[in-house]
Formats: sequence, structure tokens, C-alpha cells
Amino acid sequence: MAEAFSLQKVLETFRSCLSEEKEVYIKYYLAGWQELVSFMNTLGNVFSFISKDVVSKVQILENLLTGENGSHYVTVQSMVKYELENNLVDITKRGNHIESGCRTLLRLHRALRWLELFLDSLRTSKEDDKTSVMCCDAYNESLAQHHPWLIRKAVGVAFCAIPGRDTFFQVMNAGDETQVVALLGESLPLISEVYQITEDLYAKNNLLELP
Ligand SMILES: CCCCCCCC/C=C\CCCCCCCC(=O)N[C@@H](COP(=O)(O)O)[C@H](O)/C=C/CCCCCCCCCCCCC
Repeated sequence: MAEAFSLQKVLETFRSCLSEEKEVYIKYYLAGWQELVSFMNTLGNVFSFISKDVVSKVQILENLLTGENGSHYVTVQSMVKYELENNLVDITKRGNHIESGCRTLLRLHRALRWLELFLDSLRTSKEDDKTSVMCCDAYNESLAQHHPWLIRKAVGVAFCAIPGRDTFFQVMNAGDETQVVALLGESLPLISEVYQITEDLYAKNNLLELP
């Protein structure tokens, strides 16, 4: 039987993500996403179009990591260097490299910002606050800016099926509410640091708008 989701495991994967030199290990980054997908899979079919998209992007990056050029895909930094130096990225319009590592990771990177905003809302929320509103606000501030109308509408429908705050606190499998809030407080700086390092790297290389 599959192991239950736990926030602690997500925290550990993001903790393992950063090397001493503050490079981001792709292997652990993907492990973090796999853990989050396992959580989303418990929420029902209405979320399956979202988890399928994440799974396919994780798979693209895993294939690169385990493929013949895998040594260049150990960290986000080495991937960016390798793909740019070898013209493996479609920079302004889609061409021959629609499954480049840089482009694929950028989609997950934007979603990481959503996660950061959502978890922070959850951490500071009050008993009567609605998770659908937290989720939607986090989405509008992050991913929505990169999604076309049709996707935004489908995501809006999925938000209506989001479980309530109590359920979220339970499925995080991290004890009572105070303990979950404390663990979120510990996890968020790690997620933020991984996000910011990637954001700065992509900004420096003009990769934030890859098609
Ligand atoms: C207790 C833990 C707390 C929460 C755990 C949540 C688990 C979340 C897991 C995944 C979150 C969503 C990840 C979404 C990745 C989207 C990547 C993307 O932007 N893809 C689009 C662009 O790709 P290309 O076409 O350019 O290749 C793609 O078009 C979009 C597809 C589907 C829409 C994704 C919307 C995501 C909205 C975020 C809300 C998630 C709700 C989760 C409910 C908890």
C-alpha cells in the first residue's frame, strides 16, 4: 500500500534540494513534486488534469536526469548552463525544444510560487477561512498570469472541490494544528529559498518567459 502523504516528507525533500553552494538538486526537487502529486491524487478526479500535467513534467525531467546527458542535469544550475551552451532551449517561440529541461522546470517553478503562497495562507489562516479562497488568491498571484482563459476556468472549477481547512491540517500528518503551523513555519523558508535561487538564476539568464 502507498505510504500516506506527510508534510514532513515534503519538508525533507526541499531541505535536501540545496547543496552547500546553494545549487538546486533536480532529483530532490522532483521528489518534492512527486510527494505533492501523491497528495493531490487523494483529492479526486476533478484534480486529475492538474496532477497529470505535473506528472508529465516530472517525467520529462527524470528522463533527462537519467538519460545519456544526465550528468548535466544534476542541478538546475548545471542544466541551465548545459542547455544554453548547446542551444537546447526555445527562447522566444516554440521550436525543436518543446521539452527542454529549462522550459519544463520553469512550469514547476511557477507552481512552486503558488505552493509557497498557499501554504503561507494556510499557516496564518483562522478557523473560518476558506481554503478555496486561499488557493484561488495564491493562483491569481502566481500561475494564473501564465495560463490561458480555458485553463483558468477549469482551475476555477477544481477549486470548488477543494477540501476544507480541517481536512488539510489532518492530511498533512504532522500532529495537531499548532504542530502543523510550526512545521509549515519551518518548511516555508526552505521552499522560498529554493524558489528564489531558481528565480534569480532564470532572471539572470532571461529565461522567465520561455514559451
Ligand atoms: C498539504 C499540502 C498542501 C498542498 C499540496 C498541494 C499539492 C499540489 C500539487 C500540485 C499543484 C499544482 C501544480 C500545477 C502545475 C502547473 C504547471 C503549469 O502551469 N502547466 C501549464 C502549462 O504547461 P505547458 O502547456 O506550457 O506545458 C498547463 O497548461 C496547465 C495544466 C493544468 C493547470 C494547473 C493549474 C494549477 C493550479 C494550482 C492549484 C492546485 C490545486 C491543488 C489543490 C490542493
